[in-house]
Amino acid sequence: SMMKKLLTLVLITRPNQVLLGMKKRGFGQGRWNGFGGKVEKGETILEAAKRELFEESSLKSDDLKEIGLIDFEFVGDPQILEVHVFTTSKFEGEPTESSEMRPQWFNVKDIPFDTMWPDDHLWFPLFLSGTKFKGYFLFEGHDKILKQTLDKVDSL
Ligand SMILES: Nc1nc(NC2CC2)cc(N2CCOCC2)n1
Repeated sequence: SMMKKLLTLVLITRPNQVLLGMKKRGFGQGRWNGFGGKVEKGETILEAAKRELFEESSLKSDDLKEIGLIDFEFVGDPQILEVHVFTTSKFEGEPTESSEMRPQWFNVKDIPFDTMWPDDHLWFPLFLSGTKFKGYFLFEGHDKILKQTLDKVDSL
């Protein structure tokens, strides 16, 4: 039986650059990623995205826009991860290392895909082109994509 776990992912941009964090522990440890995590009981997905952004990077934004929706499935695991992807270029604060993340700005032409989740190089071009997208990835373990779908959409 399929159970869905709601997660968030926030990509902060400034001209020609994206802010990523090196995950220091837990799920995705050792990989660069946007900021995000679980949606807790009693909060909206947007509130969770803002909270996780602040907890992990010290940045605040009231301008997060949802641009993507990605379902992740893992062979042998009934839990589907439903990741809501947000972005903004309007934020306050200085990126600051947290217990979870070490932030760093990357030029969009030098995104470190080799040390990111394997799905990222597939949907980042859609995110960077400003189109909304829906995706599905079937993983075997944490490194191999067995099946995928990725579509531009008008609305999420
Ligand atoms: N970029 C990215 N790729 C993912 N791939 C799936 C694990 C195979 C998950 C993920 N996040 C899940 C955890 O919460 C933050 C976003 N973020």
